Amino acid sequence: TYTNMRSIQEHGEMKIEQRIDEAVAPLREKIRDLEQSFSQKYPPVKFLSEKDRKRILITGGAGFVGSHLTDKLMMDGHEVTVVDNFFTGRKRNVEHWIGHENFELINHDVVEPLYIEAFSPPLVTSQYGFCGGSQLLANRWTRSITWRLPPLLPNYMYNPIKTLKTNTIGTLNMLGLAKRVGARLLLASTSEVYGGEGVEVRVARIFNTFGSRMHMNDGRVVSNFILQALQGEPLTVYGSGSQTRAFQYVSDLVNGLVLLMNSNISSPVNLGNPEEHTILEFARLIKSLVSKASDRSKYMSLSRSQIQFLPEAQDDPQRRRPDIRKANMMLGWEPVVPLEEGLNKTIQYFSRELEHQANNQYIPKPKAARMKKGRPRHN
Ligand SMILES: O=C(O)[C@H]1O[C@H](OP(=O)(O)OP(=O)(O)OC[C@H]2O[C@@H](n3ccc(=O)[nH]c3=O)[C@H](O)[C@@H]2O)[C@H](O)[C@@H](O)[C@@H]1O
Repeated sequence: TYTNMRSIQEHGEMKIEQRIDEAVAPLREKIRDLEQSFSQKYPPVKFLSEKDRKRILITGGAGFVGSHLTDKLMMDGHEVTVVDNFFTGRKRNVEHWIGHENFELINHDVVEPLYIEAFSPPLVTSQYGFCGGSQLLANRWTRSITWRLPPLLPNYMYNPIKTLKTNTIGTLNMLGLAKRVGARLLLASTSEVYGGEGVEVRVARIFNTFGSRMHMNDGRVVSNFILQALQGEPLTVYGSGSQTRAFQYVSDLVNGLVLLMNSNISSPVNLGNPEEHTILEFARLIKSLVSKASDRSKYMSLSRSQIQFLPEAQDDPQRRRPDIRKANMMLGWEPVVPLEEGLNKTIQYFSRELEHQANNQYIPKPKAARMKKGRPRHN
């Protein structure tokens, strides 16, 4: 009987153990799954030294092309921040990077400003041991920012106004961010811009140009200085006059335009004269050319003009000089009219124009810095 009781008891214990095992098995499986998901393997990422590692922002980075770009840049070893409003982008497209130390995902609509530099320092500090805040961050941001156009056809037709806003305000916001952090911006445009009308287009980027038939009231520097010098008025230099420009004579431009029109280049081509001078140099040169011309002319009086320094014009580019290698290589074009020759022709033109004026006088009114403010600039 004792042996019988023992065997009944052991049997019972075995049964209980079996039940426990049965109950625990699914839990063990769950734990295994969880462990696996924690030790998730990311796609292989190259190691880049701090010097070579770029910090890259990709708007629309959870979309079709953007997510592939994200993959490439992550695998190349860069730090990638994806910004997406998930209108058409999907988390699924980038989920394999979530949690990776080089990866950030931000749910944000670029139509709203993105002050990413403001909240980034702690983020950078905690992950990479950086300190020093925005200064250091700005240095680390120098590299690139990518910006993608919005979605596929049915999506952008679905809400055209939103599409317009994303392209305009969104681009503006990204330009602002790039400017603030000193980054390079890549605008991913689209072949759609060429349209479907089969129109042959040529695009000339015209740099500062002067010559006869300029309006007296043009307000640009060459016409202003010539008219002022011809009438013994002070030459109005905005700012210190150390800003530079490169001026082409109008006949050179026209030759370039004709060559471009006859070419098959449909991308933009710079047309300008790369000979660069400071505005002060222009002022002195024009003054001396007008003096020489007046020696030879019975109409002109010797230029007694002084140089008058006025406040700097708002947003005045400090330097501008065209790179005309493309026009040179593809059109065989380069400017041929020397600056002095072009200026002399223009001086002749304006002095004759003055004779036609009611009182033989036209004094250009210098634009005060305040008046230049808000003037649309497209360069
Ligand atoms: O002709 C052009 O291609 C360009 O002319 C102007 O551009 P900007 O380079 O400012 O031309 P100007 O107004 O002639 O000024 C040239 C420089 O001379 C200075 N300036 C102008 C006039 C003046 O009386 N005094 C003077 O010092 C300006 O501040 C500027 O630094 C327009 O703003 C551009 O949009 C246009 O593309």
